[in-house]
Amino acid sequence: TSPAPLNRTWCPFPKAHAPVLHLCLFYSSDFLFKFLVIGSAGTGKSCLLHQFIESKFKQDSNHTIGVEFGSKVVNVGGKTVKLQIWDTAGQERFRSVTRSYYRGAAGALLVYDITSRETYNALTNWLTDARTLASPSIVVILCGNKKDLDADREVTFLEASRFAQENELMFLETSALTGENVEEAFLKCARTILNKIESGTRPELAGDPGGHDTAPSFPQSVSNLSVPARKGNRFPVIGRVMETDGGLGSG
Ligand SMILES: Nc1nc2c(ncn2[C@@H]2O[C@H](COP(=O)(O)OP(=O)(O)OP(=O)(O)O)[C@@H](O)[C@H]2O)c(=O)[nH]1
Repeated sequence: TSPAPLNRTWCPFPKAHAPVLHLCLFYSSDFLFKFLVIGSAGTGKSCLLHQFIESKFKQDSNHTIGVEFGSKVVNVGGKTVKLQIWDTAGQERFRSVTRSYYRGAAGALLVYDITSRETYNALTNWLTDARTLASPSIVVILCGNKKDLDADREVTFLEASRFAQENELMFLETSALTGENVEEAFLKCARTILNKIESGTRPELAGDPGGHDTAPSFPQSVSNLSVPARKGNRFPVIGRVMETDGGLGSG
């Protein structure tokens, strides 16, 4: 079933002030990174995003239809970074739709379920898609989710960390249920992207204006960004982004 559009906003300030404060936060952001959350159906992608944005577990999570969107402003090494996060459906029937959202992503959470070997076995395909469709230099963190279900584990920490090493991925085991390592996963990925941009080793991560996404109400020029938000070089249609910014919605 299609989830109803969610009207949830991450904001540390009173609700009435949220639009203005979000605008201020956006304007004060040093960077804007597009992130993907990818992996097989049922691995907990939506719950991870929800836990990251709302700091609580999403009860009664349904299969994602197409993609859902969330955003959050974080502090990374003293820099303000706005993360635009696209949570993609893991079901095969949505693969062609979700693939159209990959382009221009700077980072990705590649999620499997530690209690399901099947989801682990599918990782190579998801990774190939990310590196082919987003960017060969996309920064990927492997997340072995449902860490709280250790008794039902089918994939060991060691074998997943070897896979991560062989494929040049960062790796964490997470639990969207308890929140363990969830924020760390997003921040670790953002920190690595920032380091690469600042050290000049991956300058291409610092902007891919040619990317696109097909989400309604997200203008092409601002939607797939790992772009430094420079003063005097603002994106032309910030207002439209802000209307849907800071919360979760379907696309
Ligand atoms: N125990 C436990 N259950 C989890 C965790 N994360 C998600 N779940 C459960 O796993 C199921 C699937 O979670 P979703 O977040 O909807 O999975 P998804 O990867 O977004 O699925 P698709 O949208 O179909 O791709 C739900 O029943 C969640 O309650 C976790 O960390 N621990």
